[in-house]
Amino acid sequence: MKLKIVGITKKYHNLTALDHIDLELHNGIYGLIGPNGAGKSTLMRLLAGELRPTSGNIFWNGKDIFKLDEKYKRYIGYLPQTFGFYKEFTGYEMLCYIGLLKSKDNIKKIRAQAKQLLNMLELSDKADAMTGKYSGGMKQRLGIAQALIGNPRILIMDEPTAGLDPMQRIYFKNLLKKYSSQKIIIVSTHIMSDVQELADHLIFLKKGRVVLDKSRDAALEESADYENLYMRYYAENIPSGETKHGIK
Ligand SMILES: Nc1ncnc2c1ncn2[C@@H]1O[C@H](COP(=O)(O)OP(=O)(O)OP(=O)(O)O)[C@@H](O)[C@H]1O
Repeated sequence: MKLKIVGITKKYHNLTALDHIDLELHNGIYGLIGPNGAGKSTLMRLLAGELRPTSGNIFWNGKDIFKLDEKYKRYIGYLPQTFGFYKEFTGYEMLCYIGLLKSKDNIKKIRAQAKQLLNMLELSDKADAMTGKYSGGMKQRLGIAQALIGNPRILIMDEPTAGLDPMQRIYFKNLLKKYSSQKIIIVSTHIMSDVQELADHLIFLKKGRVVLDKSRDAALEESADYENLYMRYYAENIPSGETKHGIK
């Protein structure tokens, strides 16, 4: 399984959000790092097939994703940065609904998977509560569940740990690790500790360009630790007076 990004540029009017991006992604967990405005969400929306590039191509196993269109979207589990659920749906109903839209499985299988995911994300006791009454963290966990339903080959998660408490973060990281040998997983964040120990591969974006694209081990050979590595590429983004220990 291979996702290949060739010469992707995305412009919003005069602003170049992504500038000639080339990447090749295989099974495993990719940490997509960059400060605010680096282009992470834009790249993720392109990979999810939600946005069209200004130029360049994305190939899934050799096929242009924009020609595959709906067929490609079935392979995708996408957690956007912001999303809304139907407020009157329960968590369980919402998951079943998204599962039906995304997968070819029959309703019985989708129901079983929805229950399993609610359980995995510790939402079983809220399964029958309306999503409009969910807390921010609960919504985020339901968002993770909807990305996982249908067993997608590619998981694209935009700041997935936002709103999770420390225990849930650990739990979530372990969950992703479980899937990492079978899926291409891309996780964006500007918090280095989120990708520490999680990502097999690091991609650093800076002003719409890839400035680092290496396995975690190769990247760490460049620097003493993750904070140092971040400093090397983004020092000018750190407000003056802040110590390296101030970096999250
Ligand atoms: N729909 C849009 N219209 C115009 N400009 C946009 C749009 N979406 C993003 N941008 C701009 O493109 C650039 C990249 O934005 P993007 O959201 O991809 O960055 P990001 O790395 O995800 O940032 P953050 O960490 O803040 O989420 C920014 O300058 C942003 O203002």
